[in-house]
Amino acid sequence: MSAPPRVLTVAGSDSGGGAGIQADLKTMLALGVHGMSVVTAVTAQNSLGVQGAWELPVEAVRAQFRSVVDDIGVQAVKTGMLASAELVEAVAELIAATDAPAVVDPVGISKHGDSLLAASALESVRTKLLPAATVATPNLDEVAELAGVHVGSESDLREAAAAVLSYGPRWVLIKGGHLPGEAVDLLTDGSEEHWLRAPRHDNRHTHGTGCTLASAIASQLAKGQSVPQAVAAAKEYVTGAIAAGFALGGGIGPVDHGWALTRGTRGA
Ligand SMILES: Nc1ncnc2c1ncn2[C@@H]1O[C@H](COP(=O)(O)OP(=O)(O)O)[C@@H](O)[C@H]1O
Ligand SMILES: Cc1ncc(COP(=O)(O)OP(=O)(O)O)c(N)n1
Repeated sequence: MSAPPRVLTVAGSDSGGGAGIQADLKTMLALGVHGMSVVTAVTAQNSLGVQGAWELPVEAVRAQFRSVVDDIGVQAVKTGMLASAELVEAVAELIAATDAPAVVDPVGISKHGDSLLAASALESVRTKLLPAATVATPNLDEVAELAGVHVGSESDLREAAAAVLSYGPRWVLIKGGHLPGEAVDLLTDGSEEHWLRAPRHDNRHTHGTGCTLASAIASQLAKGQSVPQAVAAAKEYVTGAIAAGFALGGGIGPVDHGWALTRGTRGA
C-alpha cells in the first residue's frame, strides 16, 4: 500500500486540544494525510485562555525538524506559534532550505488576547519568515501588527494583501473572519485574486479557526493541489468545522475538526 502525503506542522501545543499542534494533527487526519509535528512551545491553555507558555530551545526545534525531514520527508509544511525571534529565525531558515511548500500562519495573539509571539519577533517575521512562505495566512490583528494596515471593512482587504505581499510570500490569504457579516477572505499573489466567501456561523465555539485553516491548506497542497484549489478546499473544511464547533469548559469551545468524519454521530 502506498504511503499517504506527509505534512509537517511546526507550532505550539494547546493543552485544550482546539488550536496549535493538536488542531493541526486532527485536521491532517480528517483530510487524509499523514501529520507530523515539531513542537516549538508548550502552552497551558483551555476554553478560558492561556494560563502559561514555555518555549523549547532552538536546538530541540531544529532536531525535531531534521528528524522528520531527513528520514520521512514532507510534501508540505505549516508553521504556527513560534514564540520568539530566535525560533522565528531558525524555523524560517529550515523551511527556506526545504523544497516543500510552506504555509505560514503568523500567529500573534490568541482569541482571548493572550500573546503567543514576543513583540521583539515581529521584525524577524517580516524579514525572514514571510519571504520563505508559499502562502501566508494572517488574520486582521496580525495584518495590523505586521504591516500597519487596519482593516475595517471588506474594501480594505486589497490594501492589506498588498502590504503583506511586499514582505515576500508567494501568496497571501487575508482572513476576514473578524469582520462582521459574511466570512470573506482574499487570496492573491499580486496578479490573480480569489475571493472566498462563506456564511457566518453564529457559533461562539470557534477556538482554533486559524490553525485549522492553515493546516488544511498545507494538507491539500501536499496532495498536489494548486494554491487556489487548496485554499478553496480548506475554506470549505474550516467552514464545516466552525458550523459544528461545540461547547467545552466554561469559555470558547473548539471547532470540530472531525465534522466530516463523524457527521451526525457525535454523542451517539
Ligand atoms: N463565525 C464564522 N463563520 C464562518 N467562518 C468564519 C467565522 N469566523 C471565522 N471564519 C473563517 O475562519 C477562517 C479563519 O479566520 P479567523 O478566525 O479570522 O482566523 P484566526 O483564528 O487566525 O483569527 C477564515 O476563513 C474566516 O473567514
Ligand atoms: C498553541 C497555540 N497556537 C496557536 C493559537 C492560535 O490559534 P487560532 O487558530 O488562531 O485560534 P484562536 O486561539 O484565535 O481561537 C493558539 N491559541 N494556541
